[in-house]
Amino acid sequence: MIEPLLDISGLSRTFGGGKRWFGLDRPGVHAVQEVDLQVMRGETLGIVGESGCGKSTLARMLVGLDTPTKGRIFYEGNDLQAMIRDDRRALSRHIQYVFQDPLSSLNPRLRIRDILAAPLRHLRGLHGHALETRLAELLEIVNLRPEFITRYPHEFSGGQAQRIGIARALAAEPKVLVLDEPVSALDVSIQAQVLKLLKRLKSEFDLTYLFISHDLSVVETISDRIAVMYFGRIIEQAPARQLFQSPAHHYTRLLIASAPIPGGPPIVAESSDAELPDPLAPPSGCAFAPRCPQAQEACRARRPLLEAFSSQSKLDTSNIHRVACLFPAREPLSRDSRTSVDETSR
Ligand SMILES: Nc1ncnc2c1ncn2[C@@H]1O[C@H](COP(=O)(O)OP(=O)(O)OP(=O)(O)O)[C@@H](O)[C@H]1O
Repeated sequence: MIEPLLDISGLSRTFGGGKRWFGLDRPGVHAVQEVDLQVMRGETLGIVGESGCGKSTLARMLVGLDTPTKGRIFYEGNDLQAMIRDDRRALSRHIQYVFQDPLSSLNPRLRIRDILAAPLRHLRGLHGHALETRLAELLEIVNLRPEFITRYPHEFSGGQAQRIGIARALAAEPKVLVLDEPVSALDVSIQAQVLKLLKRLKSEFDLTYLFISHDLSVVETISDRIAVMYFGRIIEQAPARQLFQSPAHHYTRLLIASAPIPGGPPIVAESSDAELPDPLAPPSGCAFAPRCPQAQEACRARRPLLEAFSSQSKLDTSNIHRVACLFPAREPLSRDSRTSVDETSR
């Protein structure tokens, strides 16, 4: 069995909450809830969902910028939370983060030279001539001119600044890039250039991507597999093409309908109730039930089953082709390729 490069198990993050004075409960925001995901070496896993569904919180936990309330992250089989600080630091260079807003993620008081030199010194131990050589290489890798090295971030366009953000992440010589809405702040034509660059870098440096976006059409162009997030949970995951051709979850259908892909199947939105629930007062049962055109009473009482579609009869996470809501009832899929998993027991 092929081991996942990143294995995320039962990952949760709650902000706030707990007991108030006089014993009253203060509601917390369950930004990420019991997320299980496996990222295989060399793949691009897209994570898509509306603003506020927990994508950035998930991403931040993966790179150590936030701490899970519950759950585990294994990188090459190593439990990141259980590692002692120095080991974790050494290992964390393998997982680098690319921020959404390129300009505000670069220190405006530093020249590009200093922005890129910091990770080269601290994470790769480079100095002197070796450092200078690598700086020049990094600029070339992301298609920026050598003379840009003496400039400050405000002297760049959004697309150029994002290339610098990508170069900074690559300075650590990572194996995984967590790209958090890396093109959302860019014009469409620039988006295409940055996506093309990311595709080239992935094959050139044997990278694995976790590509986060609210924009399904962007995720579709780059992902091998897509996980759909709703209200802190992964509600469906499938190979990219399959997700678009036959979305299983009603929320995925809704997302696709609201962002039709050129040449994709015509899918009619079945619900027009467009709001995410209030995170401080979540609905009981399935969080999508209030918006779901086929919600049943049971959906409001408890969360539905997840269904794992696997080519093997036994659940084997490395071989899952898709995981989606089992009810409300929809057209049956062939029984022989299914394994049902109670979501609450995973
Ligand atoms: N530091 C924090 N303190 C309190 N609540 C937070 C914090 N960070 C995030 N949240 C809440 O957690 C939920 C998920 O937020 P998150 O930023 O992860 O979502 P997102 O899908 O990345 O949205 P966006 O695309 O708008 O950034 C939201 O309800 C948000 O308000």
